[in-house]
Amino acid sequence: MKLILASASPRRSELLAQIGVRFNVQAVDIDETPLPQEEASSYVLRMAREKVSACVALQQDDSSFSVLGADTSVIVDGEILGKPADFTEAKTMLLKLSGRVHQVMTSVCLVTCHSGINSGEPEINTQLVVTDVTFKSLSEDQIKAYWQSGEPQDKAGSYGIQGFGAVFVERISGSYSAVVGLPLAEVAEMLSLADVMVWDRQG
Ligand SMILES: Cc1cn([C@H]2C[C@H](O)[C@@H](COP(=O)(O)OP(=O)(O)OP(=O)(O)O)O2)c(=O)[nH]c1=O
Repeated sequence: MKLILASASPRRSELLAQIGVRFNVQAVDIDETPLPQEEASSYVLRMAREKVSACVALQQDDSSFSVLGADTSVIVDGEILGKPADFTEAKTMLLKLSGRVHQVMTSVCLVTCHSGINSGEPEINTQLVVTDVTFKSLSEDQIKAYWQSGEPQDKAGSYGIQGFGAVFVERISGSYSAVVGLPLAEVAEMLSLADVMVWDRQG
């Protein structure tokens, strides 16, 4: 089955390639503003679904295909932290995370559209993976230096566990790959069910 990754995130492409999946990338741009009073888990699931729907709508191919999309948000005290707009926002986020546990929620949505006379309705599979991350206490100087490294700018919660941000992380409980952007164990299962080849199912 042909796979399209509906994502502009270089991390998501790298993670998917890591498990031997072949795919094309077609990023979409959607409004990522949470609805008033929207629960974090509902928001994260809605984002993944909307990224996939927008990408499915762009397809003009007659053959069957699957589209994979995901969303990662950092949650602290029920508040959804997305990507920071500027240094002030990043500093506010990182001070909220300093010295405590927060959740990283990553949702994944896979939609498979079949072609031909027996095509039927698209198959939709959605999952949410929640990981607890414990940060050590951060100083304002550290936060400033971290911002200047350029790493926080395009990342939910203003940090990257896979980069310099690793020095802030004392402990994680859950899925490391989900924190980086794609929960690989869950994604591999979803892809196999949709007949997309993953390295451990070949041959
Ligand atoms: C917490 C954390 C997030 N991130 C990244 C993963 C996501 O790319 C980003 C969260 O923003 P998302 O909106 O989930 O993704 P994106 O805008 O980068 O890409 P797209 O919507 O096109 O798929 O933060 C890390 O790389 N490392 C981390 O430790």
